[in-house]
Amino acid sequence: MSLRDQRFDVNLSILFTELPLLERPAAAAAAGFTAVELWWPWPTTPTPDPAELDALRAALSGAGTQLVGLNLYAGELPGPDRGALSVPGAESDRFRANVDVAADFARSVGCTALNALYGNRVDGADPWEQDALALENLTLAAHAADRVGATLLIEALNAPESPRYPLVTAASAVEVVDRVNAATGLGNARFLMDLYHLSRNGEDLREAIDRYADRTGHVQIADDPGRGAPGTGGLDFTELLDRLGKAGYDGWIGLEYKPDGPSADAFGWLPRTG
Ligand SMILES: O=C(O)C(=O)CO
Repeated sequence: MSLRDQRFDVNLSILFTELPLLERPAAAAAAGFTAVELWWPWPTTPTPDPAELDALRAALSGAGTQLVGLNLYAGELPGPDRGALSVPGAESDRFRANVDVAADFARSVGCTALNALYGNRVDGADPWEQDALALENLTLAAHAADRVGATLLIEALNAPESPRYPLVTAASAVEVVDRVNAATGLGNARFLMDLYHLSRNGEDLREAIDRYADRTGHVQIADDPGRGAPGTGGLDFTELLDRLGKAGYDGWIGLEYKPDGPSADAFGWLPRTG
């Protein structure tokens, strides 16, 4: 499958962040995109005022953009937090409070993928207990996702940038996917294959694609090193995305990279805009 045949969406939590949240969907549309994704837009507020959700809904539909991926509440991203669901106490409570709010919002805008970041290891907490809490919270999230017809995504991050995040290989994230599906019987948990994070971990991307494409519900890309646009680092996206297509993946590919200037100028590498 050539780059021209892929379905790309723009991550509006890393691109177009020079604009206020509500102006980003229109900016993505002006750059030629009809699909966008978001990290949970209110990092300190798992249950925002409904007016804020209404305003985001209106911004998405007013721009003619489809939300194709939404992170559940994950604390402050990209740091210091890396998710909340395995963090005992207030963070886990915030995640739980967010699950139905995010799922209902997703349903209201036709978004069918919810990404659940696992969370950092915490000093003084037993890793086994954190994993048990994570399974409990992911089970809740999988049921909420199922209620709104969505997939629950589980993502591996990279160890150099997320040293306390326990899922830093494709295999470890897929193992959690399997555990959640076994616990719920729903089969709606899927792997979020972020090629930047896997590459940063030194993982063999070709092998990861061949092995896990059929368990993958969403893909995100950035070049490595640097987390910039394709072409700014060393990854061969023509080959990698072709391989993904040949391995059977035909879902969205989220552009989750840092622009090195105005975001509108960060898409020259795409054949359709280049
Ligand atoms: O925080 C990150 O780096 C992510 O990829 C979140 O989805």
